[in-house]
Amino acid sequence: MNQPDDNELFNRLEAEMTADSGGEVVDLDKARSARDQSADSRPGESADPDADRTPDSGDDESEGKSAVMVDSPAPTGPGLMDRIRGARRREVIPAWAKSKPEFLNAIGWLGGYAGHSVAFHAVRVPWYSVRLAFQAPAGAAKFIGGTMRWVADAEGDPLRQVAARREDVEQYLKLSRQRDNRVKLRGILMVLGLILGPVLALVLFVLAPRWLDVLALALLTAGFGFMGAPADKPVITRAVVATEVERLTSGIVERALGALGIAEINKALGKGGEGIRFPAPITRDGPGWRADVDLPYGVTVPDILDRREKLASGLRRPLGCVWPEPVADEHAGRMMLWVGDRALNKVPPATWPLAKSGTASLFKPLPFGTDQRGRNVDLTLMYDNVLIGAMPGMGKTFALRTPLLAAALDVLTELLVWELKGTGDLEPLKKVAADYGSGADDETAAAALDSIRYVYKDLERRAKVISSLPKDKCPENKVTPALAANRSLGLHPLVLAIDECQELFSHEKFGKEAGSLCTSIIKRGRALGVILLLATQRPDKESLPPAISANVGTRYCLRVMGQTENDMILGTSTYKNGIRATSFTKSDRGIGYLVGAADEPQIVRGYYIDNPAADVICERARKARLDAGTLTGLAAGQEPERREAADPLLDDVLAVTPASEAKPWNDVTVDRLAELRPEKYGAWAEMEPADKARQLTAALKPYGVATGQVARRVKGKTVNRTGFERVHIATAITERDRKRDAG
Ligand SMILES: Nc1ncnc2c1ncn2[C@@H]1O[C@H](COP(=O)(O)OP(=O)(O)OP(=O)(O)O)[C@@H](O)[C@H]1O
Repeated sequence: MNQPDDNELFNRLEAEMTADSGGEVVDLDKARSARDQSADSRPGESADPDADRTPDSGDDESEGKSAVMVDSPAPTGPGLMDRIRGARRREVIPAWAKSKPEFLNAIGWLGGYAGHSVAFHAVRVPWYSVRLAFQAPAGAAKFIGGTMRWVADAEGDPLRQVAARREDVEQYLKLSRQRDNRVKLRGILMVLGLILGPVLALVLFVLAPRWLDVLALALLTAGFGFMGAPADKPVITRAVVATEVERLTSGIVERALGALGIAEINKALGKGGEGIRFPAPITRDGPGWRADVDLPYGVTVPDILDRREKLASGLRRPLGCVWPEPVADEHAGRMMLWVGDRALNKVPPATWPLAKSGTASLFKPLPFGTDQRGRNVDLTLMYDNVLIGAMPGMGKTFALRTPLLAAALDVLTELLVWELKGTGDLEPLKKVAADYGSGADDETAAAALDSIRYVYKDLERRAKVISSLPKDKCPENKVTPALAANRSLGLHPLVLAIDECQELFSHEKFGKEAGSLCTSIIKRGRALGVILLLATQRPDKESLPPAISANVGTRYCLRVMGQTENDMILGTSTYKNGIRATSFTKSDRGIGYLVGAADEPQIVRGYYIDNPAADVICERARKARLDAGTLTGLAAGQEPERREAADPLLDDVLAVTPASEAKPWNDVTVDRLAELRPEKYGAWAEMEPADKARQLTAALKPYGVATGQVARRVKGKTVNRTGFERVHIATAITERDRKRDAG
């Protein structure tokens, strides 16, 4: 009998011989190796089921070429052992049980659930008692009726009647005999019960302590009470009402996929199609269901992501419950579909594990948020930089605040915090930061730039310290926890955070310098203990230098509108690969894709820590720093040194003086300045004209700009007032910038 493999071998030999022009002896080895080469050179064909064409097909013959077999006769692919070795091992202990916060969270939830149920029923005990007492007579009647029916063997009555109707004498007699026996036995038992019951009750009443009598009576009443309850009105109601969520089945997934309007899926689901494959069973995974799906040939996960809303409709679940994801290291059609019981944005946010107590170390993972399953997601800040981006109002500042608070709880960390929106969203960190500024004005931008320059300069010092250390102390030429803790070295973690960094990078005056310094800091700072945290709502080339976005290790992207923003924040081609922060909706605040914190991108909901909560945490961090003696800079009451560039006076004077006015008067200039920046120069404008002139003279003096009498003709008369030369201002600015660039 021919096996299929034998047939194939035979066919192949025949094909090879037919292809040979002169019917010569075929060198099988050569033919085989030629065939193998052909197969190798056309790998795509091996996957094609049609490649199994018979070798003697007319086409090949007509072309005079030998048919090339691309599938080997024996089953190919890894053997049993290889498959076993390559198999993915599932975790022995589930992830939630290994993570302390998650475990405590689960225990806490269980305790809370039990406590709520006990309290719920305890409050209702009097009502339950009243109901049971009222229902007890009905229950007792039910009990007596039931007992009588049992004694009389009422349940066998219908059978006996059927036998009688069918005139089946034998069956009828058999059943009657059985009934007589039963009634006799049960009657004896009832009589015994009627005698012993009252005697026992009497004995209990006379001899037992009172509490036992009461307990027995209560149990009897409760028992009869429960029996007497109508079937549709149970005595004890439920303490919690579970939300009913439909179980996810392969049928439901297929139904949803079939509703997407993708031709290949419809073909696969149609008559004669290969169907949708599920490489693993659909299982519960956290508070939801997980389905691993092999999409039909040619369909990729991004195709499904484009239609997430339709998929949610097909699954009959809210959009926030439906999370299709690509699976790293698998083919492009392998999808992990997670369907939550509740929409992610409706689940109450988890408490930050460090909110109430605890300290942090930037060398260790720090809690950043939770994934769809409610599991903690960590960020390790050391040796990394973080970029956060989103549309306005989606949770950037909240996301930036969390790692900053963690850094505040590491007493060794020096914090430099800049919030360039000017709303004070990061104000609590002022208590612990060595430098801090909040504002949308040029002054704050200049101060932030100063801070960047300080960090850049410190990089050089740190690099020198590291290179001077003996190899055994610093084997990898980077800051270690031990080196960071050695205060004399000054290698402690240094965190520079800039919220709304687009304001600085797109600043016409400071932008270029800020961009190039931050690029250097990002490239060189990692090993030297310097960490840059940037948050932006405008991730375009002008607002975020491409060199920065290309070199950041950890990226968190909340909702954005398009592919460009998505890829600017998360990295090139992430959108194409199905990592799409565009799929978040307006109500998905605080939810984003986190890339770089783990091997695979994760959907993370950031912890919700508002300003009052942050204030309490920073108070704790400040106390810890005071105890450790590490409170420095602004937080310790030392005003950070700012360079002249921080004061915009010269630039402002130049801005308000028209180029046509070579020698403006002081008092006129003060009025113009007040119009430009009322918050800064408003008070000057309220002075008398002479005082205004004196004020500006004094303010310009440190810059080497002298003032003097400037004569002008006003209404035919010559008027002399204090003024200055515009060209002197321009010269002073050039000189200042030259000095600053020289360092
Ligand atoms: N993790 C979170 N969970 C729930 N809600 C959040 C979360 N993060 C932020 N939000 C909500 O989103 C709102 C906006 O957050 P945030 O101020 O951080 O946004 P933003 O992107 O910085 O805005 P803007 O661009 O205007 O500065 C917050 O007021 C808060 O209610």
